[in-house]
Amino acid sequence: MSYAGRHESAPASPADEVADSSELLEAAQAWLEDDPDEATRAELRDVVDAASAGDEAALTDLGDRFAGMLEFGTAGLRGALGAGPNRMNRAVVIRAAAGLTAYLKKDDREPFVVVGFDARTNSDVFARDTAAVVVGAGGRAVVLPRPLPTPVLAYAIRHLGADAGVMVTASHNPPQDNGYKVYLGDGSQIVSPSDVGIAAEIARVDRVADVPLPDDGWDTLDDEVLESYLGEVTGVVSPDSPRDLVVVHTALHGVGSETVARAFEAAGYAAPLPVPSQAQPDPAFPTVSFPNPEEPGAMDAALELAEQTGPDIVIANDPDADRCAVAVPGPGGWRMLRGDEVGVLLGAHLLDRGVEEGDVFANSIVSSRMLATVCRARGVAHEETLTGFKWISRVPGLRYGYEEALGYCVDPQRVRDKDGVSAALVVAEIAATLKAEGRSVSDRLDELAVEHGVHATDAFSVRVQDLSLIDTIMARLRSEPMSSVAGVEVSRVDDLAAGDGGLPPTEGLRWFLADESRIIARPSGTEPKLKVYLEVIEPVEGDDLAGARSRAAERLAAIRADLEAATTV
Ligand SMILES: O=P([O-])(O)O[C@H]1O[C@H](COP(=O)(O)O)[C@@H](O)[C@H](O)[C@H]1O
Ligand SMILES: [Mg+2]
Repeated sequence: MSYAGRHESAPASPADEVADSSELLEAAQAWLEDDPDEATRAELRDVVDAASAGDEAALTDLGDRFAGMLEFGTAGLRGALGAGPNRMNRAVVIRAAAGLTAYLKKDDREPFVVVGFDARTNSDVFARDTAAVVVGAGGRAVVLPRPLPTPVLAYAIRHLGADAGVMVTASHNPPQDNGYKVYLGDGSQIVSPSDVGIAAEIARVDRVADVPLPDDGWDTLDDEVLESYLGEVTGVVSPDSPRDLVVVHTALHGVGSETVARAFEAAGYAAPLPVPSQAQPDPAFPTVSFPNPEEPGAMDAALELAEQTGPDIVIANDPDADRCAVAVPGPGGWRMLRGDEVGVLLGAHLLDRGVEEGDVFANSIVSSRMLATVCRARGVAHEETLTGFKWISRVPGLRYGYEEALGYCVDPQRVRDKDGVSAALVVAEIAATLKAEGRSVSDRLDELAVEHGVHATDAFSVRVQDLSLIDTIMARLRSEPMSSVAGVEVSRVDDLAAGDGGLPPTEGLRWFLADESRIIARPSGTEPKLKVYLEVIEPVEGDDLAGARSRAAERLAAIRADLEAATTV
C-alpha cells in the first residue's frame, strides 16, 4: 500500500474488469520474472496462481500490489513488505536506488551516498542493495556499521560530505511495514522538485535485472561516525546546567537504546533506566501493537516501570529514534505530554538560553500556534511550514523546529532532521534545571500557559483499509462545507490543495472558528489514515489557570465530537 495520497480511481465496467485482470496478470508475471528475491517471487507466484484460478480475493490483492509504484510521501517511501511495485521489497528498493543514483549523476560527478538502516525485517538487505546499486553505477557508497538511529544517518551525510543519504526504516509504523528515507547532501529529506526528479528517474528503470548489482565495492563504516555524533550531540546542553535527574527510557523495540544511553553519559547525566522488555531491537515489536509512542498502550510498560521506580521523567523514542516522547508525574499519576507541550517547552528553553541575530524558530502548520505567540512576545522570528521535517529543516536561519508528531530539531547545524536523541538531552536539561529549583516540568508548562494562554490541542486519525475512502471524506468536507463547529461560526476555510494560506499546495483543509479555534484535516503521508488536528486557545483570567484549562478542554471535546461525526467513513 502506498500512503502518499495517490488513490484516485474511476469505477470500471465489467468488460474493463476482464481486460484489466488479464493485463494485471500479465504485469504480475513480468514483475515476477524480474524480481531478484526468491521469497517475494514465491509469494507473488502464489497470488498469481490463485488469481488465475478465479480467486476474487487474490485478484483484489494483486490489484492493490500493482496499483502503482510506491511514491515519496511525508518521509520517503513507506509501505507494507511484500511482492509487487506497491510494496516494499528488493525490486522496489533497487529501482529506487537506481533512480536516485541516476538523478545524482546528472550533476556530472561520481555520487557519494551514505546508507543507514534500522533493525526491521530486511532493512539490512535493502541497505546493502542500495550500496550495491550506487557502486554498480560508478558511485561511492558507505554503509553505517549496524542498525542505528535515523539522526545518526542524517548527521553522517554532512559529517562525511556525502551527496545523498538513505535511511532504510519505517520509523514507528507497524511491524509489517518498511520504508526508505532519502536525503540530499544538504542533510535534509527531499522535497519537490528533487522528489519529482528522482521519481522520474525511478520510472525510467525498465528492468531490475538490467541494474548492475555487484557483490562488493562499498565500505562498511566503523564506529567513528557514531563516536563523532556522540561527541557533538552533548553540545546541545550547557556544560554548567544541573545534571541530577532520574530517567526511565524506552526504545520501543527500536534502535535508540545504546545511542541514548551513551549520549546521556557523555553529557554527564546518569544513563536512563531502560524498559528491559523493549530495550533491544526486535522487528516483531512483540510488546506493542503499534510501536509509536502516540498510540494508546505503547507507553504502558514504560509508565509501569515509572510507577515502580519513581523517576523524575519518562522518555521514549520511536523505533528509529528520531521522535521523542515525554511523560511526567502528576497528581493523577503519570501523564504523557503532547508533542505540542514538549515543543513549546523546548522552544521556550532555547529562547531563554539566548538567540542570535537571524535565528528563526519554526513548526509545522498542524502544530500548536503557541510557539509563534511565545516568539512574538520575545521579538524572535517564527515560521510555519507544511507537515514533515523535510519542510521544517529547510527554514532559512532555523535555530529550532518542531512538529506535534513528537519531532524536534534542537541542533539544526548538526542534524537537519528531527532528532530524538538530542531532543531527549535538552528535555533532560530542562527537567534537571527545574528539579534543582524545586520545580517541575508541569510547573513550567503552567507558567507558559498563564503568560501566553492555554493552547489545548488534540488529534485523531481515521484509519482505513481502502485508501479511496480518504478521498471520499475529503470530497465530502469540501462539498458539504461546515458553517459552524461546536456551535461556533466558521470564520475562514483554507483549501490547502489550492495553496490557500501561502504554502505550497498540499492535500488538506483548514478551518478557523470565530473564537480562534483551528481545525486541520489531511491524509497521512506515512500510514493509511486521515489525520485531524484541533486547537483551541483560552486566555487565563487573573490566575485561574484551572478554570481556563477546563473551559479549553470542554471546547476541544465539543469540536472533536463534531469533527469525528463529519469524518465518519
Ligand atoms: O515516520 P517518522 O518518525 O519519520 O515521521 C514522519 O512522519 C510524520 C507523520 O507524517 P504523516 O502525518 O504524513 O503520516 C511526519 O510528521 C514527520 O515529519 C515524518 O518524518
Ligand atoms: Mg521516526
